Amino acid sequence: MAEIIDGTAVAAAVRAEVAQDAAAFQREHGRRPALRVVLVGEHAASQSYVRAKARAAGEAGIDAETLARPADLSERDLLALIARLNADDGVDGILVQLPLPDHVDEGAVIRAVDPAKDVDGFHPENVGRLVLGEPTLEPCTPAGIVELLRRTGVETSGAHAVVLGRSNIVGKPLASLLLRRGLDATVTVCHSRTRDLPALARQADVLVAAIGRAGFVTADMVKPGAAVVDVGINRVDDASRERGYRLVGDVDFDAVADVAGAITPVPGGVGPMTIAMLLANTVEAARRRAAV
Ligand SMILES: Nc1nc2c(c(=O)[nH]1)N[C@@H](CN(C=O)c1ccc(C(=O)N[C@@H](CCC(=O)O)C(=O)O)cc1)CN2
Repeated sequence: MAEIIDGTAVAAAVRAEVAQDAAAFQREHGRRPALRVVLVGEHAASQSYVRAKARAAGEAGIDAETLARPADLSERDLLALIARLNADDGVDGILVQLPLPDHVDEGAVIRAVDPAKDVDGFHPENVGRLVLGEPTLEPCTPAGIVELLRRTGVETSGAHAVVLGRSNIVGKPLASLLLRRGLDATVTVCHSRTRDLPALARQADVLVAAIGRAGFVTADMVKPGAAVVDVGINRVDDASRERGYRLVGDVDFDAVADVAGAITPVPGGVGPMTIAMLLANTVEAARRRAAV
């Protein structure tokens, strides 16, 4: 049976460290690091993630405010809001919750955020730095996965890491992080057109599933002893639950746990790390801005 990697516990440790850093920042600069979260529309999951982010930020001593706008907010007005936050010297971090409504060009919004305040690490300038191996604000989910592996002693150096999914939020930046000096993995990124994906997955010492399909990774796709990281958050109807659904990952957890050496659960794995790394990025952005 695999070791279950407790993302909630690791995230709590990261959040406690961030709270200390935020308190030190306040002592040194006479103000708290400030985060502004922009939420457009009423996407239920996004509302819940944004609430969790604001609560966690407040608990860490970060001045957090959510700016909720209606789903019919025009792209022009959203860009104007971002311009206002960019110009506000008291704001250190800006996050626009994704997905955005269809009428808004996500790329234009991401490019509009000042790279120095881009605590999501999605701006092309920050992505470029990440690929080059330069210090930057790193996207929260990939950074959280790397932190989870590091703090639970999963060896990446020389390991074959297979990432399932090539999204801009997870797959691509995670591949860049795992390739970095210090992590030194050999990385394969698989996607919907990959030939014989199960055969590649079976070669993985570290297998990361980020494709958004419930139970996609089955036990026969996992090398015995591998570390399996499940990024998927899929809602499955479940009348026995109060909210009418339960969350499952991209990995068939029970079967894969019999084969893997270590595995992250859903919920309680990567998700809490995403929020913890957002807090860390906010304090980091505040420090960098105060230093220039
Ligand atoms: N601007 C951004 N938008 C989105 C991001 C992002 O990093 N930046 N990532 C995802 C969603 N996400 C953060 O926003 C996120 C997803 C899940 C969790 C989480 O803690 N999940 C819990 C379960 C929560 C529940 O019960 O519903 C878990 O896995 O234990 C946090 C953040 C898309 N959008």
